[in-house]
Amino acid sequence: MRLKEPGAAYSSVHYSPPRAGGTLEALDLTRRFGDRTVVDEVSFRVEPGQMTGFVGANGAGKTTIMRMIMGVLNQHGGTVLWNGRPIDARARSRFGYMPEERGLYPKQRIADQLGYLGQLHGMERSRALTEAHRLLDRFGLGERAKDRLETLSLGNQQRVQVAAALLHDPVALVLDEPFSGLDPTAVDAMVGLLREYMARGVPVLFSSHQLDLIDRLCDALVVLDSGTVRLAGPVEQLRGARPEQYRLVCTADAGWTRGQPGVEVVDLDGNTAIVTPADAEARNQLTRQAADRGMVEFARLRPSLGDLYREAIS
Ligand SMILES: Nc1ncnc2c1ncn2[C@@H]1O[C@H](COP(=O)(O)OP(=O)(O)OP(=O)(O)O)[C@@H](O)[C@H]1O
Repeated sequence: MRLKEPGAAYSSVHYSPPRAGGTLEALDLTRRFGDRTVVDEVSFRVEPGQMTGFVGANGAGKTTIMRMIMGVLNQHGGTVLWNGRPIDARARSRFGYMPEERGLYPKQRIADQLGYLGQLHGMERSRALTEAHRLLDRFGLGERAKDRLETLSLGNQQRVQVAAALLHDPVALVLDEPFSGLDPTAVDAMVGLLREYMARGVPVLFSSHQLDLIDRLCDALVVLDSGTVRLAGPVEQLRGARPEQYRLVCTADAGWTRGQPGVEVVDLDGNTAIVTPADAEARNQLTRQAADRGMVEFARLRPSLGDLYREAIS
């Protein structure tokens, strides 16, 4: 039976045994184009087995940094470290990279070029082909292996590009917008696959403009703005560092909160106020006042990564 695309069923093929990954680190990376500095002393870490989301507006410098990490673009300052040492070509050859420009040939047959790519990474052709078929099966594209890439839908071409990055059992993954253009089923399939690599200690750095996806997937976040890091670290730490926010709902207008000592009113809409008390005393005083005004709800708000991102770049 020929599988339909997209959203075809995904087979669950078992993975090879665990293999150690490592820590990837950018240290003061700097890059200029002409006299314009587009990446300015950027530092961050991608921990083993963690998924780190790389976000920033168009032109913030994400692709340029990924290219420097992969050595396809020279840096003008700073270093890329792999397990604490300056990275070299040998270490990079064990990375899986999905470049922005993708890089597979539209007119070539899928299995042929995956086999060739595997050979470029030092794999025996037969092993590369076996691995290619396993990954294509995993993405529901097993029956398309002999087709030319250009005959697939864009989303399915994207899955093949990801398969190309995973082919040689990489120790780290650097993926430039791997989820763009994928339907929700394909996103879930790819996330499931990436998690298997992470379970083996593989660090994953991926860029995306989809903040909801980043919120759902990431252990850590790097927010880039005009070539500089505005926010970086484990997601829970970043959330915890933010001032506590509460939603207060009363039966009557909540405008009175504006006059409360030690309380910043972030937003006010009729009976509802979003507030940040300066400390526990201010919070207790606020709830006492609210109790006398028909308090319906007083709940701590968990900031989304979208909130953190917007605050970081504002
Ligand atoms: N080869 C180049 N020559 C000149 N300028 C470049 C070159 N490559 C990138 N730039 C510039 O460097 C800046 C960063 O670009 P980059 O592609 O890294 O951003 P990005 O964050 O990946 O953006 P996007 O989200 O749109 O992919 C941009 O201003 C871009 O125009």
